Amino acid sequence: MSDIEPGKTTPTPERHAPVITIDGPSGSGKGTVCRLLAETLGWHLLDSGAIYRVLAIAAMHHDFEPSDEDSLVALATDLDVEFHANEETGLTHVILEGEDITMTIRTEQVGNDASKIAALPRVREALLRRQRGFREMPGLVADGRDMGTVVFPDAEAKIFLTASAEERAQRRFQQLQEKGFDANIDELVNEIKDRDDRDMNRSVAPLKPAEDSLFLDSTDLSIDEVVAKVLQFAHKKLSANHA
Ligand SMILES: Nc1ncnc2c1ncn2[C@@H]1O[C@H](COP(=O)(O)OP(=O)(O)O)[C@@H](O)[C@H]1O
Ligand SMILES: Nc1ccn([C@H]2C[C@H](O)[C@@H](COP(=O)(O)OP(=O)(O)O)O2)c(=O)n1
Repeated sequence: MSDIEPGKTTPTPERHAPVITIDGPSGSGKGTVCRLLAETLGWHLLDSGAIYRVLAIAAMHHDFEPSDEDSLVALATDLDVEFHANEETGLTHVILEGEDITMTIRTEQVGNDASKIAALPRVREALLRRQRGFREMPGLVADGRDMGTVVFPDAEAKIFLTASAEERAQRRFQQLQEKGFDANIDELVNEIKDRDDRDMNRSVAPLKPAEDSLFLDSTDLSIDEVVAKVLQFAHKKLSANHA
């Protein structure tokens, strides 16, 4: 039986640490909100998309096709990656096989390649244990597509964060420009829609709201407003759990 079915987690000591999950499509604000939440609460942070992005780059380094599932599973199982938080810059540095790929992993090309690789069931399974290993005291904020549905189905508070495709493309456009990358708004809207389609319609762990999640549309909300709503919801859920 596959380890990736909802509700089938193996009990481990880490299970006792509380988890807040934020799932949603590209550009909805997950990364920004999760980082602020983890800072505010003093909790650990899992950027699961970064793991899929790193795998996409590793596959490119090794000349593997995105469809070569056997090679990608072997690569995912032994992925030599480290995440180092730098408190001065506020960046989490990503080191793959000794090389700093912090900037490279954020391009749209790598995001699209990651989305293709992420559709392969056995690749997702190979990455499950690594993701669950982030669950440590005092708690974890987990950012992704299937955090609340598959990786942490027993999470204390689950949020599904979204925004219109046009708003998300506009945010991404600004973000890429600020980082000095070239970007074209029409291409970004199309890429975002293609990626939504692939992530929502794959056979395993598709992007969808967990049944018990808070659905939050951030199209007309500021970052601070989203963080405040998530914190209010999480506090309510966490205190109900400890009552
Ligand atoms: N509610 C919001 N309003 C305006 N801009 C936002 C909002 N949330 C996030 N952003 C900006 O949008 C961009 C994409 O956000 P990010 O957190 O990377 O999204 P995701 O992780 O969901 O892809 C960032 O530049 C971020 O500052
Ligand atoms: N838990 C996750 C996280 C990401 N993925 C896949 C699907 C996404 O399109 C890519 C890239 O994810 P990432 O969260 O880094 O992308 P965005 O920052 O939202 O643009 O990886 C996934 O399938 N499951």
